[in-house]
Amino acid sequence: MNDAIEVKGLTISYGTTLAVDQLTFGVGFGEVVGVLGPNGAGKTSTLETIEGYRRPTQGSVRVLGLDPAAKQAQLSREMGVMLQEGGIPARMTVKAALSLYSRFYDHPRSISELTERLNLSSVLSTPYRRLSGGEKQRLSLALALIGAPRVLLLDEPTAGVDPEGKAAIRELITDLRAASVAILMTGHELEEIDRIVDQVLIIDRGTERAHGSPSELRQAYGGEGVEFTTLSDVDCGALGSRLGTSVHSVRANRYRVEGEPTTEFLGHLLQILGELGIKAQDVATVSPSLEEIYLSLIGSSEPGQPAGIGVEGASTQGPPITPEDQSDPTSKEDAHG
Ligand SMILES: Nc1ncnc2c1ncn2[C@@H]1O[C@H](COP(=O)(O)OP(=O)(O)OP(=O)(O)O)[C@@H](O)[C@H]1O
Repeated sequence: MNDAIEVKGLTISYGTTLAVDQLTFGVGFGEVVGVLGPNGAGKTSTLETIEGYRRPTQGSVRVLGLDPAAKQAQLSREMGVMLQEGGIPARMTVKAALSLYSRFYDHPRSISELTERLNLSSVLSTPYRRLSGGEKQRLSLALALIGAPRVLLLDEPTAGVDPEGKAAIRELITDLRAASVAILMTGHELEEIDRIVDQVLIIDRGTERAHGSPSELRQAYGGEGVEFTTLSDVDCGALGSRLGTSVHSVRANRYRVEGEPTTEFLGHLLQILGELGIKAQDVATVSPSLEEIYLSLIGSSEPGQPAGIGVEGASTQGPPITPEDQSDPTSKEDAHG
């Protein structure tokens, strides 16, 4: 079967502003895909098009094989959408909101099971406006899940949630993936996203900058390697040419050899070091985090430019990741149902 979500050559313009430029990606059943990018990158525009709120200027979007703009009502029964703010009336209690949303569906999930899983059982009678930020997030996720959707769109699901809540959400997403739900999410908490997603799509100014599994990105954008310390200086050029890769100094007497740190790679390195009479200590493999890859890509000036990555350089490049601007959620409040 085709992907649950298929985006092909998606282009979205607002007048002369090109918000999304030729994006192509898919989300399979039982797959979690994270769309990452700085403010204004085009994430919301992409999500809203998948939700059916906006038509592509060019290209196509299909959800469960259907055009979401034309079949929004039909798809809303199969697609759960978690927005940053749920658009829930301030005085409505958690239980009332869940009961109301569950009536939209023929086979809703059990409210008690969902609230138990998302640590909401103790606030069932609490009005929405009295909930903490993390509780609002977890309620919003519960509302997205109440209809047992096959496709789930999550806009920053773990933002503002405490570590316990994050663990509960992560566990739930793992179970949903095992139950073949297709999940598309955005977010800025890259460590969390690294732990959850199968595929990452990094966009900037509407353009794809990287696409692949976190481990593919680690390989594609370099940054993996082995570091070691020596008692004396090492000729990086000479060692690099023996190894067929680049070697550079990380700090005094600490060196970094680029390459995927496999057992063979490590064995070869130790053999060459021995042949050169270099005594290596504190040998350690290094791997960039998703955050370092992201900052390396987004930090480079022009879209489409190849971006190198080194652990030290990557962590100092690029703008800080800031929370997304909150778009007006009230215009999309019926997205849950
Ligand atoms: N309705 C609109 N009219 C004109 N320009 C728009 C409109 N909506 C979005 N844009 C512009 O399109 C670009 C992409 O915006 P979008 O909201 O999709 O980005 P985003 O990645 O979701 O950003 P953020 O992280 O800040 O929410 C931005 O330059 C934005 O100013």
